[in-house]
Amino acid sequence: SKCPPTSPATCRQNPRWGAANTALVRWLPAEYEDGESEPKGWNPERLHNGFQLPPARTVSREIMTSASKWKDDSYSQLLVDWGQYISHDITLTPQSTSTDGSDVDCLKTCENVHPCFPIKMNDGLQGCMPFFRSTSDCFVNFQSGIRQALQRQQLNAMTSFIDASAVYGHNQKLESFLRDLPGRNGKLAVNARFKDPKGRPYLPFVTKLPSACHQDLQGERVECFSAGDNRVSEGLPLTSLHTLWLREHNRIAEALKHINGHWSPEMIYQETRKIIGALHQIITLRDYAPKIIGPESFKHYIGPYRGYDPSVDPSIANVFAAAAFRFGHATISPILCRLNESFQEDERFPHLRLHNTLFSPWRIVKEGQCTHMRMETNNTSLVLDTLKQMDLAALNLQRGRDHGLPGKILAESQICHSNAIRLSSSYQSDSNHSTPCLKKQTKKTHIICPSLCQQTVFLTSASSIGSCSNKVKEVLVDNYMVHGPVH
Ligand code: HEM
Ligand SMILES: [Ca+2]
Repeated sequence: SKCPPTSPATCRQNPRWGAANTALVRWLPAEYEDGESEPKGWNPERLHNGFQLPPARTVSREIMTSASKWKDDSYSQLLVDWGQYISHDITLTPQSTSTDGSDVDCLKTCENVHPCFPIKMNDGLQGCMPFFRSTSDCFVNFQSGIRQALQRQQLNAMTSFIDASAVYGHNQKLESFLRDLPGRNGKLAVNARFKDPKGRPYLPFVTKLPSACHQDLQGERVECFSAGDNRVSEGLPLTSLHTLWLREHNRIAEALKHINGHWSPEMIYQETRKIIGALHQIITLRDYAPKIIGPESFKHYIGPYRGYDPSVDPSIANVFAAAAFRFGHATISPILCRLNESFQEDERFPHLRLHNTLFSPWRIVKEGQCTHMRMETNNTSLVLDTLKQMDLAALNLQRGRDHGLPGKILAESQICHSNAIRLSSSYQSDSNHSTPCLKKQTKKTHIICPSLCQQTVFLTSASSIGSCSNKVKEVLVDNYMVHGPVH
């Protein structure tokens, strides 16, 4: 195509479409408690469809956990990891940092006071899980008495295109920081202190020290890594993928320089970046997406690439970032397997519980293990780490309310058995351990269900492949249930 997504904004009909720091788009109007900006549940006494909204934590504990645990024989852990990685290429919903003009501390308060919307721990645990509301698109000074004319909207801080923005960053400053400009070789900057045992580079550290990452108490400090996306150090598989792309960029840049001796460093960098961006798209659309929605749905709704269409607004949808693509949270394994070269548990570095892998880049540097992963899925891991107060399912629910995602209760038949969208075979393969939604929906509508079943949102929203069937949108708009009252 003449206009690849990484090319200048002038290619698009509207240059703001899909750009970083633009509003997430709505497919349905928001539903706020006050119609404009307050999330449902802001006033816990308030009735919705005749019921009080259950606290997110209750829904998480009572509905979104189950003891089922299954291994997937067809796919590796990489399927999960790619999901997280690529979600970071296309969405980052910024949160109100600290207090945004008021004097409440969202880390401490248990009250709903802007911008805090804490999650009540009504299950024996004291207090609340901190929650910062997502930044609103246009800042409103609540003290001024000026009423917001429009409904509150949230932002996407990433470029909506699959363009390897998680490798290169989405603004000039970060992009320059990540490049090896002094090297004049078109490469990305690498870690100055550490290399792996085979001499391969790691990502550079962040410059603001000390960083917030956990430390190996016995050793020297290992800071958070930096990359095009600042969530890079969140987990070891995610960091590994970022590392892989850093190395791949530098490998390709070197090869291009070799065959094009006359190219400037800028030319090498840009051409390499184009290739890396294209690889991200290919892996996502050719390898990842069909495994998630199933090859039939992919063929039916997406089909072959027919060229770049500048008239399509590729902006990520709110419902996609805040709900649909979070289906991946139901696929996170509670155990991270660390395998040796023969794909057996590594004797020196045994498997780790998930919470020991978060924000711990020291493990990459000191213990290695960038590559070997396998998949074991257990949807109890939705509740990630109760004691450390990181209940991901509750966060997802609360985020949906924060964003005013409209709720709609759906019957089982409408969602999971819909002809329109089928689960991919991997999710269907074992009837005893089918998806959490299939298991649970007989009792209550399962929140994660629409996400699992309707990942097609992902494709309508994220794809840079141009136009996408309107039918898919219709189905989603008709069927979407995000966090309606559970009863
Ligand atoms: C160990 C693995 C993972 C962890 C610890 C994790 C953690 C998180 C956390 C803490 C958030 C922010 C929640 C909030 O406050 O609203 C989040 C957001 C999100 N996650 Fe994950 N996640 C993981 C894996 C995945 C996977 C596998 C996928 C998809 C396949 C995914 C997709 C998303 C999406 C789309 C968002 C919203 C991003 C945004 O717009 O800001 N995550 N995740
Ligand atoms: Ca992007």
